[in-house]
Amino acid sequence: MKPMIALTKGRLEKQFLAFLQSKGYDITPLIDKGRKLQIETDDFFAVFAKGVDVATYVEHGIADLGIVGEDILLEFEPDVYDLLPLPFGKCRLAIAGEPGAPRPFGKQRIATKFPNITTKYFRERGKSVDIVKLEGSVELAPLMGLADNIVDIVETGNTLKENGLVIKEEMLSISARCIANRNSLKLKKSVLAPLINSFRIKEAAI
Ligand SMILES: Nc1ncnc2c1ncn2[C@@H]1O[C@H](COP(=O)(O)OP(=O)(O)OP(=O)(O)O)[C@@H](O)[C@H]1O
Ligand SMILES: O=P(O)(O)OC[C@H]1O[C@H](OP(=O)(O)OP(=O)(O)O)[C@H](O)[C@@H]1O
Repeated sequence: MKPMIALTKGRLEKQFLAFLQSKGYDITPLIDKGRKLQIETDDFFAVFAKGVDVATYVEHGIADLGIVGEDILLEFEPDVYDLLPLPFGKCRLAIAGEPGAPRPFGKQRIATKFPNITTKYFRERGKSVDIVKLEGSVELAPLMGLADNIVDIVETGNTLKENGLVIKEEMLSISARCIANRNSLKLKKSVLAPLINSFRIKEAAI
């Protein structure tokens, strides 16, 4: 039985396909998939979903493995095995805002797609903040007066720059991760091992 992998659609999808190709896998069925969400390759079955749903499919054991951004794992804390880092999807989480903006008098208001990461980060530093949850275009929030600062992903820094914002504090570096269902890892080890080991950068094989 081939392994079942849940893949994050969009940005990580393209980078993962390039990674697979570099490892010698035939990715033709994945490239030619059109709007299909379930694909079979010579080596595995793949399903395509949004990042947080990838974690859900893996947590429930529907998918054995998942390819997901570390930000999703930190924000939603799914009950999955975080197997290994992958050499793509590299970016960082940062606090950003308008340069020279005065410190707010009371609690700082932060706009973000990541309320849990943000709350935890500030709490660990003895600070309490008000969170405004957004789903995208987070950089707009300080410009529109919705928040004092933002917590968001920064890759090239172009989005910040083109909107006149600057990094105030680097929080953490993140990358794509390969996650696994806990039972799959125990029960299907021989089926999963070749795939997992081919994804490894330096760590020892399972
Ligand atoms: N600018 C970026 N550069 C590199 N990696 C990024 C960037 N933005 C997001 N990522 C990583 O890629 C993953 C998927 O991001 P992507 O933007 O494709 O999906 P999303 O954040 O769910 O947005 P959407 O709602 O548009 O699908 C994120 O979880 C994160 O780990
Ligand atoms: O540093 P950069 O290379 O400019 O990348 C960072 C941007 O990319 C992501 O947004 P995305 O493109 O996913 O759009 P979104 O606003 O819909 O979240 C992220 O939320 C930043 O806005």
